[in-house]
Amino acid sequence: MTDLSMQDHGDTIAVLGAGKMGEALISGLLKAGLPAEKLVITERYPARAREMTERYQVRAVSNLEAAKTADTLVLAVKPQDMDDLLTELSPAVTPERLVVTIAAGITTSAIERRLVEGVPVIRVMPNTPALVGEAMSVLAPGSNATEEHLARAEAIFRPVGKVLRLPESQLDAVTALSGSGPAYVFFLVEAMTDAGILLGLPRSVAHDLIVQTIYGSAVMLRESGEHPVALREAVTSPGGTTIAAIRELERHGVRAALLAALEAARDRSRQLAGGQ
Ligand SMILES: NC(=O)C1=CN([C@@H]2O[C@H](COP(=O)(O)OP(=O)(O)OC[C@H]3O[C@@H](n4cnc5c(N)ncnc54)[C@H](OP(=O)(O)O)[C@@H]3O)[C@@H](O)[C@H]2O)C=CC1
Ligand SMILES: O=C(O)[C@@H]1CCC=N1
Repeated sequence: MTDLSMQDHGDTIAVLGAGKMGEALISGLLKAGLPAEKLVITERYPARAREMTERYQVRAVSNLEAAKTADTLVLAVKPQDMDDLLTELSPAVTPERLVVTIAAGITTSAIERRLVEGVPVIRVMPNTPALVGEAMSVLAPGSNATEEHLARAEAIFRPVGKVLRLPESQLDAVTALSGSGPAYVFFLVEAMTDAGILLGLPRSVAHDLIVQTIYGSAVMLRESGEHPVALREAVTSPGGTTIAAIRELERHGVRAALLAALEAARDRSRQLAGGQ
């Protein structure tokens, strides 16, 4: 995580749509040291705007004011709300602005078509661990975005985790894998906690055991450089407990279920591009 408190903060950033992901980004940026006066937010409902202002001391403005005043506009509304937002923004967004979209499925070309000629657009797929400085954000430039624009977008997402550049053709797959990924991990925690309860452990104990186990395993994966198969084999003693569990996971098709689940998420991302 980059400490932003000692850096030059030329850009002002507007987060348009401060919902779950918008808030994770705002919170992560402030924790990384970005001064609150460099951030503004927009929200559909005044009550949510007030909540954000009270919680983070960031200013809430209208979409039009954000478009006229902020250097970078981060579009963080649901894909289904993007059309209305672009209708509102399009008269005010000039090529001096950088537009960053984090919406699943919405392509840079679809956004470029709705704005005046030449506006740089970058599509980013972050994830909610931005909240704790551990996001995975993948960036893809649109047709007007230069190296300088990519660097500006990376400067927003690097302080809240890792960043990677990929061609836009891979962003629907990225959305399925790392965009939605935290939900699969939380789902696994929920299911394993239930399993602990089935085996007679108190819920809070089961929860703590599995959270630390997932955390430790993630650190091992990141720091050892070992292949996950090698790490799993090291846990799987001959004739032991782990292989008894793995047999059940294979019998219930967990691997196939994950392949199908991620394909479904990728397909849904593609569908959202068509406004469905
Ligand atoms: N949640 C996640 O983990 C991730 C989400 N994304 C993407 O981020 C975007 C937001 O997702 P998420 O945060 O989950 O959704 P949310 O619904 O929580 O957030 C969107 C927010 O935008 C508000 N909004 C809608 N229209 C406007 C508008 N015209 N002007 C200002 N605010 C508006 C919504 O208000 P209201 O509540 O009234 O609808 C809501 O508060 C989506 O496009 C999603 O694909 C990307 C990566 C991860
Ligand atoms: O569920 C969704 O559509 C969004 C995109 C990636 C994560 N959440």
